[in-house]
Amino acid sequence: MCSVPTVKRSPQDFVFKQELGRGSYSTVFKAIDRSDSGRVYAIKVCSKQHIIREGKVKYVTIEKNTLSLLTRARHPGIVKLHYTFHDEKNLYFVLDYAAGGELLSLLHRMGTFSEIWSRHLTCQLIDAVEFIHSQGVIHRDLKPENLLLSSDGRLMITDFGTATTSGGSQCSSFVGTAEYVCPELLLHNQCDFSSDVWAVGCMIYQFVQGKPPFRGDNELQTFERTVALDYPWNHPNTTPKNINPLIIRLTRRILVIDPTLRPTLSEIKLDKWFETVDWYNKDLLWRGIWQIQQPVSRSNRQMMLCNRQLHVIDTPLRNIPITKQKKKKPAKISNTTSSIVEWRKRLGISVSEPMVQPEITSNGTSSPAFGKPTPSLPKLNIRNTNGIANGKISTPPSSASPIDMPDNTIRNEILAQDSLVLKQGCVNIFEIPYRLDGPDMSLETYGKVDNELITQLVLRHELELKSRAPTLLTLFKDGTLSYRSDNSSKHIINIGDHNLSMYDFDFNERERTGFLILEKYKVKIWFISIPDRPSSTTLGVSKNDDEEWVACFFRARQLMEDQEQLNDKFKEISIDKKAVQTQPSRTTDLEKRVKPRITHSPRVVSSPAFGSSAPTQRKTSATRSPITSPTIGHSPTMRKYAAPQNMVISSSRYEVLNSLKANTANDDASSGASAAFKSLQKKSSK
Ligand SMILES: Nc1ncnc2c1ncn2[C@@H]1O[C@H](COP(=O)(O)OP(=O)(O)OP(=O)(O)O)[C@@H](O)[C@H]1O
Repeated sequence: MCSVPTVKRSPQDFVFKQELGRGSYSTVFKAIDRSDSGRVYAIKVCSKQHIIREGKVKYVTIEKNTLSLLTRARHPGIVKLHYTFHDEKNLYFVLDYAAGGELLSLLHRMGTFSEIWSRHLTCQLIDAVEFIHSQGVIHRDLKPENLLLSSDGRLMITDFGTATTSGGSQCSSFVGTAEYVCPELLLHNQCDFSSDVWAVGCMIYQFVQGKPPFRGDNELQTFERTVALDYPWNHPNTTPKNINPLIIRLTRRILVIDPTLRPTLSEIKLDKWFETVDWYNKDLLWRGIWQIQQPVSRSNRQMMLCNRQLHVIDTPLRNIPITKQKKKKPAKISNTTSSIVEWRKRLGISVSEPMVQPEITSNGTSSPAFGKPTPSLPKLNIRNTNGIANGKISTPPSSASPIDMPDNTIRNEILAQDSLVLKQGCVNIFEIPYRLDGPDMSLETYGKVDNELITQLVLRHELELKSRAPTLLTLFKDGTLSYRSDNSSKHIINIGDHNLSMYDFDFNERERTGFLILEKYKVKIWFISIPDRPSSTTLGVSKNDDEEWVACFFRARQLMEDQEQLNDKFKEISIDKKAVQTQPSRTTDLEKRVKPRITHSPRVVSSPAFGSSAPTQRKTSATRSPITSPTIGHSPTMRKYAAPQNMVISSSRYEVLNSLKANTANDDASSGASAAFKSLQKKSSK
């Protein structure tokens, strides 16, 4: 096997950004090369100790060798291994960064792919697998989790840890994932190139149906179903009417027990479903899915936009805890259960714990909400049907659903809440056009995020930005982000806007370093940084000062998504009013998350960020940004929002950097990764 270049690199050559994911023997981080004009990579970090302890040396070695081999031949559908290096503790694989995340996440979000996307992705899959096979390699663990997407939605195969070059061999051990494992492996312990073809068949099914064909309650049952070819399309009565019969026919051709009867990839390419595909036109074939038009429902469109454009901290959407679709078990509906109880069950709201309105205090006394008997309607903020971006509340037409709409009082309260300030703080802010020569809005570039350009812009404007006078940045609960300019409030963007991208250039609010960059439609960029020194400016109050901006953005986003989800549920399910009214009131966990505690009193807010130890009285409406009366207190529930697990980007990054710093005193990267692999192999064989 050939080897990838052994470059004298060390972890310090990279800025480690957020964790992209974890495998059984590695953690993958996004990383920016300090020396190579900020090129972005995914670095797979494997702890040597862990690899040895868990007996994974073999897999790491296979992965490195296979990737080296495939990288040399270059193919757009394979994650490229640029080089490897190591230090005392870890091995590092420097890989292409797949900014679009896992295909499986996208599938989960969208439910199913349209036929157009399914075919396009299948074509890329076939082309890439054919290439892998042409190099004598069988992947053996093809599944949607191992298909990543580039920023423009091009498929990239990864995870070669179980690959083999010994075609037609006996498999000494079980490899693969239960739902995609081929029958010949289960029955005869055999696998060859056609085993990957089986997995391709499973994935075609999954693209259009949303789940793999063979799935049991446990692995054993999955295996039983696999060897019995027991999947819905193989039952005459369960063949769906809404799926193109060509797809069903092709899948049936592929999913056969005898591998010798299974079509080869070149035979599959001739199938009628691919009649219109020009397999030789690689440019067309390797267009990202974002460039492929497809008829989509409104909700799918939202998902597409999210995945394409919301690069928070320059990462794919899957890293952002919004509308993460958890698989819900079908709820058991008891006859005696009222629809509201059922609805709550579906939302994961405790049914034994009745709900109350969040407490509204006025003059320090607790009162029933809005001065009238509390209806037990779940406290929802109803988002208007046009989306959250404009921040207005509209009443759905009364004929739209059988739902009892909140009454005026509640609606007013909702409106009031939308102007709540989530965070205010003193920042330097600088707005520039994305491209100085005008925006590039062609369809081709629309879906791409130009990391290099953004890096250049940061470097070019760094001094300019730092020399700007601090200004007050305000984030409202409806997601509106605005700052003060010439005594007026200037709207930047709505955090819930699906066209928003967010980049973090080592933004560290506590240390007052780095940049946070917001970008929309590639037209404008807003650079945000924290002033070098705490300012004594009297710009205004600082709210939620202990919450970092990034976390607050995410919290805002999460709030809106929660509301959106609740609203969707609200629309879906008819509420039994009687049942609602008989429910006594108490706040549930979910409500607390959606609706933080509200106080009406004009609050005194301390502003340590401005160097003032004394509490500062809130300014009058003439001088402060447009805040209406209620403000959000620092309730413990808000902390939950402050750091959703996969958003704690800085802390994980700094942990890594610190641990790397601590461990690299005796760094010996110079001897190269190959030597490290060898010595590891020796150690593990002892
Ligand atoms: N090149 C990449 N770009 C972006 N994300 C990646 C990249 N490589 C891996 N990831 C993310 O990191 C996760 C872990 O990847 P890794 O290759 O370590 O493990 P795995 O293949 O998922 O699992 P296992 O080690 O058990 O086979 C992946 O699931 C993926 O989400």
